[in-house]
Order: sequence, then C-alpha cells, then structure tokens
Amino acid sequence: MAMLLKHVRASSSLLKQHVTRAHLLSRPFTTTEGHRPSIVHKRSLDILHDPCAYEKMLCKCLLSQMSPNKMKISAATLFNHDNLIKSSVILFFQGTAFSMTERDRLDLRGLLPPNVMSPDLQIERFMVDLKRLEVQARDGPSDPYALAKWRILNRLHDRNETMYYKVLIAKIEEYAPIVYTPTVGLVCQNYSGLFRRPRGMYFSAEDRGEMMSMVYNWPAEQVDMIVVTDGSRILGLGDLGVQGIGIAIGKLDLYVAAAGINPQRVLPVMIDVGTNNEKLLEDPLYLGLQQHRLDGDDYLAVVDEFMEAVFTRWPNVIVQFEDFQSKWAFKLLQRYRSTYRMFNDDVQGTAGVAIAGLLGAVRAQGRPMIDFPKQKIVVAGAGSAGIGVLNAARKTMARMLGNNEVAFESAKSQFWVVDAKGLISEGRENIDPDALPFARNLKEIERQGLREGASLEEVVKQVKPDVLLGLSAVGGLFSKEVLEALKDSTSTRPAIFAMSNPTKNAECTAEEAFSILGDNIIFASGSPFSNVDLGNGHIGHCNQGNNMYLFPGIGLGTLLSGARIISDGMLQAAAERLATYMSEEEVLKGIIFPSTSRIRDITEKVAAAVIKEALEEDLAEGYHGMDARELKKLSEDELAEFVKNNMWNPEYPTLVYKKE
Ligand SMILES: NC(=O)C1=CN([C@@H]2O[C@H](COP(=O)(O)OP(=O)(O)OC[C@H]3O[C@@H](n4cnc5c(N)ncnc54)[C@H](O)[C@@H]3O)[C@@H](O)[C@H]2O)C=CC1
Ligand SMILES: CC(=O)C(=O)O
Ligand SMILES: [Mg+2]
Repeated sequence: MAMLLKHVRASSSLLKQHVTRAHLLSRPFTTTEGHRPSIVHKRSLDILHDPCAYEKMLCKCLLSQMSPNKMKISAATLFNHDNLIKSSVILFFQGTAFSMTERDRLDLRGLLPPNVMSPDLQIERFMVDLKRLEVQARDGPSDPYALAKWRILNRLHDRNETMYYKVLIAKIEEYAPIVYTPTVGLVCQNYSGLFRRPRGMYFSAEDRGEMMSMVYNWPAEQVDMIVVTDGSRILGLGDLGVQGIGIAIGKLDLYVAAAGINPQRVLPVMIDVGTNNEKLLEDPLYLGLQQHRLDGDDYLAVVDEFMEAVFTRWPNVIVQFEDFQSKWAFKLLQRYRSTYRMFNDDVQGTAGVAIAGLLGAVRAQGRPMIDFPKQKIVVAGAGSAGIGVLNAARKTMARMLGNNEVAFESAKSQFWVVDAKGLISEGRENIDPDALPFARNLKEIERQGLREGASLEEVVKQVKPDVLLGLSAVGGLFSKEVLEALKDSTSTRPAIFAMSNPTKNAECTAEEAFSILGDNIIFASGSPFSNVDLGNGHIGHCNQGNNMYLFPGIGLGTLLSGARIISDGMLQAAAERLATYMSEEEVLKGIIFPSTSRIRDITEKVAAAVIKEALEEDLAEGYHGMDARELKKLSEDELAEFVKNNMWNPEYPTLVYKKE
C-alpha cells in the first residue's frame, strides 16, 4: 500500500504539472458538445484537489472500457496526455492483485472478480492459459481456432469498441458463433485463464451491505441494459461460478449488434454467491469466491440487494436474468417481475422463440397456424427452458381454442414431458411443482402403452409425435433409436428441435436428423449447424432456434416504450411477430427462422410489436421526450422509423471541430 501511494503521489504531481486549468483552456479547439474542455470536465479539475482522483479515474477507464467521454474526461486531454496516462496507469495498475483495501480506496470495489490474487498466482494463471492454448492448438479436443478468434475479437473490443461492433454487425453470421454460442461456452469454461481486463461488474456474497455504494463505482451515468447471471447453469455446461460472466458479455454483444443498444450503456453483471463446482473450488487460480453457493434467504438477500442498488442508481434500467439454475429462475422471476423492469431470458425468451418455431413447423406442413392445438409434442427437459416453453405453448393453444378454462385444461393433453427420470406422470414422487401441470394421468398413459418414467424412445414410439423438442442439455439424447422411432410420426413433416447449447450438448446433430429421417423434416438447433447436403440435389435446411431472435427486441421495445414492467402480453407480441416474419415460400422450404444476417431487421420489428403492446396495455411511459400519447399517434411506418432512429450505429463520433 505504501508503494502504491508513493506511485499515486508521484504520478499525481506529474499530472498536475501537465493538466492545469490554464493548459486546458489554451487548447485551440472545442469538443463535440461544443464546450471548452475546461468547462466540461469537472473531474479533470478535481485532480488538482484529490491526490487519488486521477488514478481512480484511469483505473476505472481501464477496468470498465469506458470511453473518455463517459468518464467526463476531455477526449482532448486524454489524447494529448496519452503517453503520460499510459505510463502512470502502468506504474500502479495491479489488476486482480489489488487488495480489498486498495479496491475500496480507489473506488474499484465490484469492478474486479472477488478473489484477490497474489502476483505469483497472477503469473501462474497467465502461464496455465498460455500452455492450454498451445496444447489445444496441437491436438486439443476443442476448436482452437474458435477460441483464438474470440481472443482476437476480444482484444479488438478492448482497443476499439466502435470497430469491434462494426465487424460484428457486418459479419454477424460468422462471428455470432464466436462471441455467443457455441464458443462463448468454451470461453466461460476457460474464463479464469482467459481473463485479462474485466468487463462488467461483480457483486459477491462478500459485498453484502456494500452494493448500494458499489454500484456508483461503475463510471457510466446511464445504463440501459444489464444482463445478470449467477453462473449456476451456463448454457448446458452446468455451474461455472464467476466464469459465467462470459455469457452476460456475449448476450450484451448481441444487444449492441442486433438491437443497437449503445455499447456505453450496457453492463454485464456477475452475482457471485460461490459455486458448487468442486473442480473450480479446488483450483487456486479460480477467480470467484472459493465457497459453496449460498442458498435460501442468504441467497435471496444478495440478489435483492443487487436489484435495489441498480434500480436506485438507474431507475430506468432493464435487467435480463440469464442462466440461473431452474430452482431460482422461476422464483426470482415471480419475485421481481411486477416491481422491476426485468425478464428471464431462458424462461420467457426461449418460450417465445419456441412458439414461433412450433407455429412455423405447422405452416411448413402446409397447414394454417390455427391447427397448432392438434400437434402432439414431446418435450425432453423440464428445467427453466423446457417448462417455460410448455407453459407458453399451452397458453397459445388455449387462446386458439377459445381462450377459456376448458380450452386451457384440454390443451395440456398435447404434451408429453420426459426428464432425467423419464416420462413425468402423476405417479411421480416429489414431483417438481413447475412440472406438475404437465404430469400425465397414469391410467391414460397405461392405455397408450406407457408408464411413469418411460424412456424417451418408448414415448416417441407410442405417441408418434409431430414435434420432438429437446431442452435437456444432454448431447446425443436424440439417439439413432429415438430418431428411428420418429419415422412413425403421424405428421406429414415431423419437426426436431435440438435446442440445447452449446453444440456438444445438442440433442442430435443436423446430419444425424437428416440422414435418419430424410429431407422431409423441419430441423432447428440452439447452436448453429451448417445445412446438410443430402446428396440427391436436396439440401437439409438447418434453422437456428435460439432466444437471440427475441431478447434483443424485447429489451429494445421495453426501453423505447418506457414500459414499467415486461408483461406476458409484450412477450406474446414479440413471439407472434417472429412467427409471422418468415414468408409462406420460405416456411414451405423448411426455413422457419431467419438467418442471423437478418437479426437487426427482425429485432427492429419485434421491438415495434413490443412497444405497440406496451401502449395498448397502458404500461408505456415514453422515451426521451416522446411520451406515451405521442407514441400512440405514430403510424406503423413512423413507429418503425422511431425504432430505427433510436438504434446505435457503429460510427466514429466527431470529437474535435476546428474553430472557424
Ligand atoms: N436454444 C435456446 O434458445 C435455449 C437453449 N437452452 C438450453 O436448454 C438446456 C436446458 O436449460 P435449462 O432448462 O435451464 O436447464 P435445467 O438444468 O434446468 O434443465 C434440464 C432438464 O433436462 C432434464 N434432463 C436431464 N437429463 C435428461 C435425459 N436424459 N432425458 C430427458 N431429460 C433430461 C432434467 O431433468 C431437467 O429437467 C441448456 O442446454 C440450455 O443451453 C436454454 C435456453 C434457451
Ligand atoms: C441460449 C441460451 O440462453 C441458453 O442456452 O441458455
Ligand atoms: Mg441462457
């Protein structure tokens, strides 16, 4: 600490010599806002009074990737003192080795993962990672190029955010699989090794009582979108603890690329309450809290405090919950959804995408969407995603059947749900309350030749479903036998949704599905597969059925409508807009989801549908001078224009105008 303060004092006095009020006033240009640097930048003047202020600011700049603009530091000052800044930061920057006292002293609490590393461990972590890449590049099982591409993109993101998003938007089909699923899964698994500079905030179990002040450590004055995870179920990869922050970062990359949310106004968050992943707990290089997960009221207290803190600082922020284990996903959604602007992507976003896909599968059979309630659907997986899809599909069927109690009751008979213990029936002991509504009547399934706990293969054989949908996280679950059994489907064009992520967790590959069932099927997967050449001049089309087609539009629509909460109606409107996006011709070819290259366009349309619904439900409070009354007056085209105009584009801002 003494050393640190010595450096701080040394660099502060150095800075004082350079960054004087007179010096700033003498710059012969103005900033974008038209202010003189000395007027805009209160903080640069603060430097003169607080020996630590400049260092705090520079640390934050480094840690949070803030633009100079947002740091309230004159871009001009920063550019002119670039070398000075670099040298002064490099002098005292310690990254994960900053002690808790130093983090508090420099207002850095929350901007680094909670495990304070010794300098030796920092070096070891770096070396382990370096060696791992060498091993992978030689003969490792994972795709070394994907990870290498992620590193290159990540470094670009660190250096030049605008250029990073320009590249991502222009080549979204090529790079979404790198910054998002499947590669983001590999990134999360290796995050403690890959970690260089943090991105986002960490709220840990150790921070109880501190969060309300910690949240002010984030340098941005405005945050529109937070994606938060507790790392307990990252894709289909299980509990990855603090390393799960990678998924929040990946989702927010799509918010920027697809929804045009300003990258300076997004905040990835990790709530680190420990991990139950023993391998991570035994690893001294693991960056998270080395303790088992909090549970019960202790767990809730941490998440409650986090929610209160972020909504106090940014009352209009939207919080997307991501990859929480099912146990908490539903509880937290119920706890917060009527008070805060939040939603759970795995439960609600996935449900909407699945509904759109299921309706597309009906149309692909040459039938009207209204025939959906006749579909027999087998779902493998009854976790947050599976149950979310089941509830939404049941409601959609019920609406089509008359929207009453009887319709709701009868709709449930279209579903057979299989989890790790097999077919779920009323005969199951200790049945999960969320799955209970879908438990089959014992007598009824006996008549079908089934029983409690019947295997997926048996269920498919007996039910002969129109749709087989997997959200089980079990790679290869749709085995050769299961796919063979699906040949007896009563559908003219059976649909297979292998929705689990990342690729190795997909219930089957596209190749397996098309080679066993031929080309007269509909295939969708959570992570992308290439189309399959069936060798007879026919191509098996692979759809990507992923919540990425909805969550950006849900977030953008909520932001631009200023909706107080995110209602079922808004989510339903989003799903319906996606369902009608594909043309008849495309759907008949088996193309039920757009290609990712159209993600910005679909997101615009989904956002407009969400805004309309928020207005109809009187939930909208408007956005930036456009109040609800004015929003209501907009025609369809004007609403589309309003959405488009409020999306961020990756263009370099003009920082400096030469004075006339
Ligand atoms: N494509 C997409 O947009 C999305 C995909 N997902 C994927 O869905 C998967 C599951 O996510 P959650 O529901 O949150 O996980 P979860 O862990 O809560 O649920 C998994 C479910 O699968 C069941 N299961 C396990 N082994 C099984 C087996 N052999 N046969 C049948 N069921 C089995 C479990 O009993 C549990 O009900 C993950 O891989 C995730 O990546 C999740 C959200 C969106
Ligand atoms: C896509 C997604 O949200 C998941 O796999 O969890
Ligand atoms: Mg997820």
